[in-house]
Amino acid sequence: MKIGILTSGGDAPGLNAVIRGIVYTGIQVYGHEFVGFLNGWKGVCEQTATPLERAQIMGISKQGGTILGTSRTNPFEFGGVPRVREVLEQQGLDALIAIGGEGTLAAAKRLTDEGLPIVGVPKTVDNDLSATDYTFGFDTAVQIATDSMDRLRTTGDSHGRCMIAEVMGRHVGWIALHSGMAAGAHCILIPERKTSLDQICDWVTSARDRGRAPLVAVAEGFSLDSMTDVHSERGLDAFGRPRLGGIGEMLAPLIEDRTGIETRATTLGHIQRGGTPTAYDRVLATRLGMAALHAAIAGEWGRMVALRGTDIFTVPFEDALGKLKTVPDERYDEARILFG
Ligand SMILES: Nc1ncnc2c1ncn2[C@@H]1O[C@H](COP(=O)(O)OP(=O)(O)OP(=O)(O)O)[C@@H](O)[C@H]1O
Ligand SMILES: O=P(O)(O)OC[C@H]1O[C@](O)(CO)[C@@H](O)[C@@H]1O
Ligand SMILES: [Mg+2]
Repeated sequence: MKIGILTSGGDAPGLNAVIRGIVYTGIQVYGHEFVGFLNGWKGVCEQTATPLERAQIMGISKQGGTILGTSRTNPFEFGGVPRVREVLEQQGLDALIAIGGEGTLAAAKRLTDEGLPIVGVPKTVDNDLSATDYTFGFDTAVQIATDSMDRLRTTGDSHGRCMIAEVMGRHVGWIALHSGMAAGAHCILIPERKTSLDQICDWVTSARDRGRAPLVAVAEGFSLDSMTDVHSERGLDAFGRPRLGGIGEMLAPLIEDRTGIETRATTLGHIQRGGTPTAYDRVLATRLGMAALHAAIAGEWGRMVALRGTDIFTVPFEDALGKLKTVPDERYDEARILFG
């Protein structure tokens, strides 16, 4: 077989381990051939492809980013089904493996609905894709956020300040929940639970009264109960969605005014997506890559690989689309016991 690979959407630590898992197994076990398309669907539509052999994938599983590059290009704006079919034929490809988030998989679904041979690998640091327990990149983002919060706590302790750490996650609070719990935050704020400023200040004051420098972990998509929409001051992305970020900076003066505790906010931003993946993410990504290769060999078009417990299965693309995997109430209530 000859198989094409692309990475699309925002990057996530572990993308290179997926590519290595696919190519290594395919060459070593089956003698298959591979090409990588550069910069997501853009590379497919423009037919910028590069051979992927053992030399290209050596030692890459510990590298952050993606050796193939990525973009948010919509294939339906650049020729759609006929163009993708033509490129697959010209490259002599039997299958395409698309590694990406819900947008990438939505595009892949529309293409497979028209008969194109595509399987998917779910990717997002936000961990918000339904149908898979965890996505690779999430563990790394949580580790980076936790390390950062540990650091914020020592400087907060020195100055007796309230420190706010704003983390990614788009419209879900998984990164905030996990890193906040790991770092011992005195309050975790997530999009799934609108909260009042009074409640936040109660937690902050209670931590200070116990002699602690309060740490607030806030997800970028969080809103106060008085807000009608998410905080967005950076315009819209290429797909017309609000760019999130800045809620921590917005909360800092409100908390300081209300509690009298000097407060500083740090937005961690893309640091959470950069650099080397954790061991967990490397292993998960490698296994997902191997499973995607097997799905392609089995002709499981229109399906993506997914983690359930410790096993990997394939599920239809639509299982991952349409509905975000949000933080359940019971998970938040469990963490809430530790606040204040
Ligand atoms: N419903 C759709 N149909 C066809 N193409 C889509 C659809 N949704 C998104 N896309 C295309 O796929 C691209 C990638 O989607 P998106 O930018 O949301 O990244 P993603 O793969 O979801 O990863 P991320 O986790 O970074 O959001 C989009 O820019 C868009 O061009
Ligand atoms: O890389 P960009 O386009 O700035 O997107 C940032 C968004 O992507 C993510 O990192 C992953 O979906 C979100 O957490 C964040 O809101
Ligand atoms: Mg997306």
